[in-house]
Amino acid sequence: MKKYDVVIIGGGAGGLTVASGASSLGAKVALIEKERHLGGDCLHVGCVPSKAFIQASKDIYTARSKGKELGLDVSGSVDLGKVNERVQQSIIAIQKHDSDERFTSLGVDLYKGAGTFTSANTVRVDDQEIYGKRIVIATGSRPLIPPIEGLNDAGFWTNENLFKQKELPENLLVVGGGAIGLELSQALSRLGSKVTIVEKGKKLLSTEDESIQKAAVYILEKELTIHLNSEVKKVQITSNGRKRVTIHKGNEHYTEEYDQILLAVGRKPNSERLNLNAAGVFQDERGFIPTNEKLQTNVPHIFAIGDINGKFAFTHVAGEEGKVVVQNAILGVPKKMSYNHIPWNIYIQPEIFHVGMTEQQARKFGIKFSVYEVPLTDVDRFISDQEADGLIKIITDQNGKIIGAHAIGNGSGDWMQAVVFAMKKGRKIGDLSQMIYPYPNHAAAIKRTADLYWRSKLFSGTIPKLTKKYISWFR
Ligand SMILES: Cc1cc2nc3c(=O)[nH]c(=O)nc-3n(C[C@H](O)[C@H](O)[C@H](O)COP(=O)(O)OP(=O)(O)OC[C@H]3O[C@@H](n4cnc5c(N)ncnc54)[C@H](O)[C@@H]3O)c2cc1C
Ligand SMILES: NC(=O)c1ccc[n+]([C@@H]2O[C@H](COP(=O)([O-])OP(=O)(O)OC[C@H]3O[C@@H](n4cnc5c(N)ncnc54)[C@H](O)[C@@H]3O)[C@@H](O)[C@H]2O)c1
Repeated sequence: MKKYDVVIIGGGAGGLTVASGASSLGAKVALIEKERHLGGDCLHVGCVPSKAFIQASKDIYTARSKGKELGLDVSGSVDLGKVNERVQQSIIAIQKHDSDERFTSLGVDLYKGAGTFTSANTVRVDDQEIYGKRIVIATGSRPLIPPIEGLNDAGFWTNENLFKQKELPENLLVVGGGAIGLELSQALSRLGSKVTIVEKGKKLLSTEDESIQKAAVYILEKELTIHLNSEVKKVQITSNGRKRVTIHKGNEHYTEEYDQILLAVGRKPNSERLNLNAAGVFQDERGFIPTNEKLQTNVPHIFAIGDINGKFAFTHVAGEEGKVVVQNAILGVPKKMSYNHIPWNIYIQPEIFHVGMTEQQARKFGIKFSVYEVPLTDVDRFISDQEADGLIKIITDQNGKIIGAHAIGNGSGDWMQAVVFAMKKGRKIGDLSQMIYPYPNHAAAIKRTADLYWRSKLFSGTIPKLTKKYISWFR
C-alpha cells in the first residue's frame, strides 16, 4: 500500500490549496478527485461560469439600455448557446491553472475516482487503497433538490446544467432567492427571460445590512417578480410541455405556468460516498462535517475544509482554510482559522460588498457604535459614469475602529477591498482618508465616508473649541 504524509479527498478550491501548499513544503501528497478535471464547483459550475454569465448579461443590458440613451437602438434576442460558449471559454482558460500537469509537476500523486474511507488512515479509490498519516476531506457540496411533487418528472435546471443550455426560456421560475438565485435571476432577466422568484423566507438578503438590503431589493424589484413567504409544492407538465407550478403562500394556493424552472434553494454536502463510519468521522444530521478551530474533525488527524464543513460556502474561505490545514497538518504549527474578517460580494448589479458586523448586529450585541454613510450620488465618478445607484456604509466602535463595512454599487467588490485591509490591520476609519485617492476613482467613496468621521470630530466636542481659541490667539 502506498503511504503519504497527506491524502486529500476532493480537488476543488480547498483541496488544491492544500495539495500545492503541502507539496511545495516537501510533503508526500495524494490528491483524489472523482471528476475528469480538477477545479471543483467554483471553476466548473460555480463562481467562474456564473461570473462569465453575469458579465455577458451585463454587456447585453448595457448595449440595450445605455445604447438607447446614446441614440443606438439595439434589438433582437440573445442566443443562450453563444452566451454559454463564452462561459465555457472562460472555464477552459482558467482550467490551465488547475491542470493535472501543474499538480503532478509539483510532485502530487493524482488518483481519479471517488474516494471512500476504509479506516481512519486508509482510503480506497477504485481498486487501489492508499494510506494517509493525515487526511483532508474537501469534497464540497452540490445543489439541494427539494422534495417537490412532480419536480423530477417535469425536469429543472440547476447551476450544474444551466451553463450548457442553448435556449433562453421566455418565462422562467427561480426557486430560492439566495446568492445563487439572485445573481442568476438578474442575469437571465437581463438576457431576455421574464423571471419570477419564489422565496420561502420573508425577506431577501436577510444577512445584509438593512440599508444595503433595502437598496438592493428596490433595484431588483424593477427587473424581477418576487414572491416572498412562498413555496413551490407541485409541478405538472402541461400538454404543450410547459411546467404548471402550484405555489403556496400561507393559506393561499395558486398555479402559474413557466417554460423552465431553475432551482437555487441551498446546498447539500458531498459526504454520502465517503463512508465516514469506517473512519469514525462524525457528520451532522444534514451531512456536514463539523470541525474545531484548527479544522480537525472529531478524529484529530482528519481535517475538513470548504463547503463540506458547513461554515462559509465561499471559494476564498475554502482557500484560507486550506492554508490553515497546511500549517496544522504538515508543519505541525498550531493555527486557528479566524472567520473575523471574511468579506463577501454578491454579484448582482450593482454589486453588494459585505465585511464584519451590520448595524443591526452591532445593536443586538449592545456595542456602542457610529455609522458613516454616503450615497454614491455624492461621489463624482459614479455621477459621471451615470451609475450612481447605491451607497457605502462604515460602522465603527466608539474609538473609530472599523467593525463592519457594507456597500452596494457598481464594482464595490473591488473598490471596497481597502477597508478589508484596514480592518485586518486594526486601523481606524480616519486612516482611510489619510491616503491619496487618484481623482476621480470609485474608491473615493471610501474617502468621502471616512471624511465624515473627521468632520464629526472637527465640528463637535472639544476640538472646535480649542481650535477657535488657537486661531484667535494666532491672529
Ligand atoms: C453558482 C455558484 C456561484 C458561486 N459563486 C461564488 C463566488 O462568486 N464567490 C465565492 O467565493 N464562492 C462562490 N460559490 C461557492 C464556491 O463555489 C464554493 O464555496 C467552493 O467551490 C467550495 O470549495 P470546496 O473545495 O469546498 O469544494 P469544490 O470546489 O466543490 O470541490 C470539491 C471537489 O471534490 C470532489 N469530490 C466530491 N466527492 C468526492 C469523493 N468522494 N472523492 C473524490 N472527489 C470528490 C468534487 O468533484 C469537487 O471537484 C458559488 C457556488 C455556486 C454553486
Ligand atoms: N457571490 C458569491 O460569493 C456567491 C454566489 C453564489 C453562491 N455563493 C455561495 O453558495 C451558497 C449557496 O447559495 P444558494 O443561493 O444555493 O443558497 P442560500 O442558502 O444562499 O439561499 C437559498 C435560498 O433559498 C430559500 N429556500 C430554501 N428552500 C426553499 C424552498 N423550498 N422554496 C423556496 N425558497 C427556498 C432560502 O430561504 C434561501 O433564501 C451561498 O450561501 C454562498 O455562500 C456565493
